Amino acid sequence: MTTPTLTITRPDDWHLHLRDGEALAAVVGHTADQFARAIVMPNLKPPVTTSEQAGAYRDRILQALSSRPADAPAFTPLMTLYLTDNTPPAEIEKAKASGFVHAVKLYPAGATTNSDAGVTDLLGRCAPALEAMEKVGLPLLVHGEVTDPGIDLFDREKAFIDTVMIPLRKSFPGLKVVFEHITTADAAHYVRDTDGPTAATVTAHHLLYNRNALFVGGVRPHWYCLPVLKRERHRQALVEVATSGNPKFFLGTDSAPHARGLKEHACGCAGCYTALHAMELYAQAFDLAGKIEALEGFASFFGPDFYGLPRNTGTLTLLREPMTIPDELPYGAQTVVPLAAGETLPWRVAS
Ligand SMILES: NC(=O)N[C@@H](CC(=O)O)C(=O)O
Ligand SMILES: [Zn+2]
Ligand SMILES: [Zn+2]
Repeated sequence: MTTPTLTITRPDDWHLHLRDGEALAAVVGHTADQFARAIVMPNLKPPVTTSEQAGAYRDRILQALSSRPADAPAFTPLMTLYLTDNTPPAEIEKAKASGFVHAVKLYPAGATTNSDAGVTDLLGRCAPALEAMEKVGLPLLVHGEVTDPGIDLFDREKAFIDTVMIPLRKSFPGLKVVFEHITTADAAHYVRDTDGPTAATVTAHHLLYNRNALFVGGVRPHWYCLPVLKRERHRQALVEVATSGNPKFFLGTDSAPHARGLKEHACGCAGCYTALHAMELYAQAFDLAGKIEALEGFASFFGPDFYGLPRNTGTLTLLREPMTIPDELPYGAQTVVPLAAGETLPWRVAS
């Protein structure tokens, strides 16, 4: 019998952390091996808040890729700005004019990795920037969790819908909004049912795992990310919308590398490293749902359509052959542990 194969239009990753310096050099090739483009998150230290900084970061990314073989497929980083309480409308106009900044990212202050400079009150502080984004057509990408310590960690996404998303949509009906890395049925159904240009990215790990994965046999820090994995009924709702063919839902890995020692730690960092095996993980999730034919729209069409960019012309082929995930990978002077290290996945990307 011949191996089943699936050839799709080359996909893009609409939510990615590439870090900087030697970490960037260690990880960027994994993404470029599978994706033609990626929306690169701006949560560096210090954050990328201006187009000038975004341009310099873009140059460092391209520099880190320059040692790839000449026949390696092309990769284009799509840059983002980190929204602050003080982002001036003029900076939004500059970003749009740059041609390389494609979105602005909202981190509620204190919500996640490197979010200290984030927004304290979106509608109260950022209205001029949001108005400019709506006008020039620059999407707002949101880390959709409230930060109120009085709200249970598992309820923070739902609370964000009620307190931020609904008022935001009302005040800026024309603003493109991407609800990033959704983790709950509440977010899936909110995006599905809401009016206005609203979309969501869904990670492979939130499609494949529920919160039990954090605790099987002991605490497992490599499954810890934000928003944290939720219970099984939420995972099922994510699978349902992601595989439904609804163009509001598209691929964003949220691959977020942290050095092994900072994950396996008394206060471990949030973030799962999935760039190495992103399409393998998504193929498994879609296949398990009996919807492998829906993978191409989710991975390759709906993202560029939402962002108003052309679809890719190249292809990517997946083979139904086992792929064993390595235990760890080089990460500058340290190592990074890929999600599900040591496990074997049923699909692999053809080289
Ligand atoms: N997802 C995560 O758990 N971590 C991300 C930040 C983010 O996307 O919230 C990171 O930068 O490490
Ligand atoms: Zn986030
Ligand atoms: Zn992220």
